[in-house]
Amino acid sequence: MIELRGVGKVFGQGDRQVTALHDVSLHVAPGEVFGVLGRSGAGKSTLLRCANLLERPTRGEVRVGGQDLLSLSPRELRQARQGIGMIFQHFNLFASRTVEDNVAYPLEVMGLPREAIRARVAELLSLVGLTDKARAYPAQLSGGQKQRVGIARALAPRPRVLLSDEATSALDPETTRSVLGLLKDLQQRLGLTLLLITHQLEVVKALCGSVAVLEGGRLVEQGRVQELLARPESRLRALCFPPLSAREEPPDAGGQRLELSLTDAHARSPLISTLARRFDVDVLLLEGAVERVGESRVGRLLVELRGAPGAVAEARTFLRDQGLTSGEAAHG
Ligand SMILES: Nc1ncnc2c1ncn2[C@@H]1O[C@H](COP(=O)(O)OP(=O)(O)OP(=O)(O)O)[C@@H](O)[C@H]1O
Repeated sequence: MIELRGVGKVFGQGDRQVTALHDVSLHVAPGEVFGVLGRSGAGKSTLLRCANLLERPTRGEVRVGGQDLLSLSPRELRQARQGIGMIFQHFNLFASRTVEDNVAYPLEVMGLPREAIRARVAELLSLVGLTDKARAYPAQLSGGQKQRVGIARALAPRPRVLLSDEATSALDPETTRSVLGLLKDLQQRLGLTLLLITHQLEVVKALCGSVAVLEGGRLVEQGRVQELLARPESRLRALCFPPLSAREEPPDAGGQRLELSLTDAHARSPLISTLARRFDVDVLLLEGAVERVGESRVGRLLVELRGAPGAVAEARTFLRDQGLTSGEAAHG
């Protein structure tokens, strides 16, 4: 649905040149939620703006819905953009227009009749839960409500693709969760293809099926979120699970420390009680976390096994056979 091939972007000229993107290629399948994760300055906004040609790449190809955007005339491009909605970190609402007039704006530009606009706006405001705010002005709304208006406006022309430029970065954690929930719901209900950029891992965990990690204008990793999290050496996993500080501390006498990597299947099984019952070992949870990613859970835990040496050895073998450890003790 969205395909970037060998996209490069250089800003400025001569010795003032900044290369914001180097040879970026990615493919977002229809109906997929694809996140681009990166720090400030990594080139995320530039990449997103290249996907609808708000920024023209210096090189490479941009295809959306099979159309080569770079080959379109200005008029054709305007038409193609109606199929590509966009939402912004700072909402970009018209302060002097009411909520309903903000949502109506793209439909007015398209030249729809007034009655059709009125009906569509009512439908959109109901979709984002803002029917009672139709006559309010942006200044009278909370950040979350403003973003809901931004989402309704982006969806007004019935786009098949939605681009999200740090849509929740200006919101508090609770509002972020509610806006992410709305986006997920709309994406599923409308079958949208969603390309989003973010510096928030939480957004990737809550929404994305696939992710690319952007560093210094280069995609250094991309793939299915679940698969990357299952790979011990992936950047995504390192971002999700920072280093364990207790790893280097010596264990109790006779104890053995192990780092466990939990997949969804592990997280759903009664792991600790199985160890205790079957091998007669005690299990201390020292550090780590189990995180929810989409509908699944993944985790990394540092545990210490205590008990008779034979029992601890058997428990370790069991954990290794279950794919929970690489077989290597963190310590002990
Ligand atoms: N219009 C421009 N002119 C010159 N340089 C630019 C322009 N836009 C972006 N850049 C540069 O390109 C690089 C990538 O910027 P970009 O805004 O895409 O990063 P980002 O990952 O979105 O960062 P942030 O999250 O801080 O917005 C930066 O070095 C930035 O200074």
